[in-house]
Amino acid sequence: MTAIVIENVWKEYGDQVVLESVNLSVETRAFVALVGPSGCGKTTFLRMLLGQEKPTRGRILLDGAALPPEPGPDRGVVYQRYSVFPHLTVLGNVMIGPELRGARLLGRRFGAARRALAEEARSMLAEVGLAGNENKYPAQLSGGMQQRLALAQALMMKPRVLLLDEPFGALDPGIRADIHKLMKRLWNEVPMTVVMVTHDLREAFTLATRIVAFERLRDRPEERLRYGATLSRDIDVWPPRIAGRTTIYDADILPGQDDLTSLGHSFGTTRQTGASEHATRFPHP
Ligand SMILES: Nc1ncnc2c1ncn2[C@@H]1O[C@H](COP(=O)(O)OP(=O)(O)OP(=O)(O)O)[C@@H](O)[C@H]1O
Repeated sequence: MTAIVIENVWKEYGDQVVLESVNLSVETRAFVALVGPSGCGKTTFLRMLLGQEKPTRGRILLDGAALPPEPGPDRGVVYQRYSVFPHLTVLGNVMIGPELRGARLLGRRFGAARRALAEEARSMLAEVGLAGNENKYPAQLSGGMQQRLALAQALMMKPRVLLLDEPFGALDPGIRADIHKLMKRLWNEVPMTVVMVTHDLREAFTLATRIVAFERLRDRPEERLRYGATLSRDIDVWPPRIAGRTTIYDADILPGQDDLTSLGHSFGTTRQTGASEHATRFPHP
């Protein structure tokens, strides 16, 4: 089944065309990495999937229906920073989403309902390796722990689609490797489709089932405003990664296995994007 369909989507801000004629179908439970040079519109694209921005033209379907006009619990998001609430404890951060949603529908939760939610929040925290930190505040956590908390917060809402905007970009390499393992495990276990913006191709190949590149194909100074970026590469990672079915390339998340990721690199097969072939280059300032 197809989770997300993007049909001829354009995004313009005033006179500036940021994205043009983007077409993309993302299968349910895919993990798509979105790469491309700085400023090509990756975050803008993610914000459209979230419902924070509207396409100027074209449409976006989620499970066959028009994308709801507002961000909703069906779509979770984790940013590079500042995804969590600094004034709430770790436990409070994980409970706040369901509490707010519940309050809208049923009023505040009390007694048994609140205890059940706290229990669920605690097991989610254990899931992301944060057991024992429930009463701390985000400022008392390391960067890696804060991103684990942000993931737990997003996953508590059981989103159908998880949107990640360079969520691991600010982490040290060792912590990044750990959180990659966690992310792989969560994607295998939780029924969700993931779209992740990253500047790091290695990270893209480590995590994704598919790598999609945006690129501005016309980039002379006089063309910069009139033409936007579009999909220039679409690569299926090989060997195929299928949610729930771990391969030797994911041996680092199999119980009782040593870290075997250094065994091999993944290579990809290119899908037809409709765009002319361009060398893949993703400079970062
Ligand atoms: N709200 C806005 N109003 C006007 N222009 C915007 C707005 N949001 C983004 N832009 C412009 O859209 C372009 C794409 O920005 P965007 O942040 O999506 O790029 P990006 O690929 O995510 O960049 P980076 O990799 O550096 O994060 C930029 O030129 C930016 O200035």
